[in-house]
Amino acid sequence: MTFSDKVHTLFTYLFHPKQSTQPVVPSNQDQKNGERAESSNKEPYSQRKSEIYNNDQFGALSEVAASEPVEQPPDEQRARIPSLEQRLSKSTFRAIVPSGASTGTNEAVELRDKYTSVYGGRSVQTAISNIETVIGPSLVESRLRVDTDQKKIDQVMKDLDGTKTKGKLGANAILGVSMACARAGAAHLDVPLYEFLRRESGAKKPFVMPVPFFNVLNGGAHSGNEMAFQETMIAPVGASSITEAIQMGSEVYQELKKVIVKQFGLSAIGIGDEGGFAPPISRPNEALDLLVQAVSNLGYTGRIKFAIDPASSEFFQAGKYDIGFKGNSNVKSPKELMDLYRSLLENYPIILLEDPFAENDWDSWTEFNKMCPVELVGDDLLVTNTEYVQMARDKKACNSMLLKINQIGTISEAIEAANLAYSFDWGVFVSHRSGETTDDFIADLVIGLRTGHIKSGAPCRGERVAKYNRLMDIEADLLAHGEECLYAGSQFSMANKL
Ligand SMILES: O=C(O)[C@@H](CO)OP(=O)(O)O
Repeated sequence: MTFSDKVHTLFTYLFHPKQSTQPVVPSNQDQKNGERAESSNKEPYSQRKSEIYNNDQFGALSEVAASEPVEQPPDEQRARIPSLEQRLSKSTFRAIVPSGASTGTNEAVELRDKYTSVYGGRSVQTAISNIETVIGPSLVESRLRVDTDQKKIDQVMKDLDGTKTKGKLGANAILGVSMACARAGAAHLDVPLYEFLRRESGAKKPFVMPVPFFNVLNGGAHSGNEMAFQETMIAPVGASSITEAIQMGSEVYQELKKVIVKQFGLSAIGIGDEGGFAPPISRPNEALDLLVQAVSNLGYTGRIKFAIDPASSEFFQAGKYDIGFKGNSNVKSPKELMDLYRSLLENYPIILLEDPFAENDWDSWTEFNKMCPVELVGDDLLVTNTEYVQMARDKKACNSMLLKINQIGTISEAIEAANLAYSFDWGVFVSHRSGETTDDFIADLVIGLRTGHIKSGAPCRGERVAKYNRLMDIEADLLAHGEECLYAGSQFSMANKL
């Protein structure tokens, strides 16, 4: 299928919503005349059409369409991820929405069709139909502008949905439109996406390039080994630029492969969902020892630090944590788990700890935060939602927010949550999902919001490196335009204040 065929197919989705599983491509004559095939039971569209085209010059939405491509599925369950196209004048703006494996209970709701015969009940035709029959027509009719009305556009979608969790239209449907509108807004203003997001967020200049946290050893719900802790990351804080940081991270990743082969043999270099290796280890200190070895072999000791995301909600049951939940059970009380973290922090150069306790184990969070010497990041705990961010602040539960755009479902709300976190002097750590796509939106987001750190998996697999490549492009772009461009380095937690 050529690109233009695809565009026509997507048009057809818009005008034949009831036939979206078998799209009808308009005839050549229709295309030549700039006309679209119209659904017989959708008369209002044809009446609206001239307004749609007239709106273009003012930055209003002309069309919204959606499709269901397969995007880098880490497993079959997350194989179908909705994308959408939004048309402004003659340009097309696209966004693809990710999905997670270890999700927080309070995340915005992702709509899946549950027809068990199709993609194991994980297809997204309902979300697509919601974009085409509800969101698209309403936004076109609203005459809102993509260059100035991002918040209003997002609010229209929230109102159309009407639920607290976006469970009626689907956060996957709403977020795709929100992201594509931001891209369209940037294009309409003739600025890069990161600059559009900077203006939306109110972040100041100069631009700050983030420290990339590479998840090079996968465990938990993201791999098949017995390691309970989900992510063990390396962070090149001692680099002088994002480009050097990515080079250092990639070199360590390749060196780590050699260290693993030496210790466990060639069969141990399989990777997990986020591109990190998943050797046959089960204890966190085994993972950290592998990293110490790889980093030291390359002479990077001191310049590369470590981070851990145990994703502990995954192994919390009846008030206790089973850190052997994938193999030989090893149950720990919250206090014993705290002692384990303290000993890891004392013995390894760890600078960040994410979700060390479960999303509903608030007391442990608060207790640990009293004496925590590193960035303590809430992911499942906060779900990028101002309500939980405020609650965590009131309980003094953590000092940093993980930012995942699909946890909340619109770009405006993600920005709002980041700004609330900043108002508490917290860090903001931008994150991909385990079921990620090749969309590189979050690379621009981390620059626009000046968050100073990002995690996008290992330097491996297209959907992970897409973000790192985009960051290097942004750095090159800024320097070429004479913009000041700092590297967050060891100041990653407070990059918004640099
Ligand atoms: O726990 C996490 O932080 C993420 C991303 O690494 O995983 P998931 O997308 O599965 O929630």
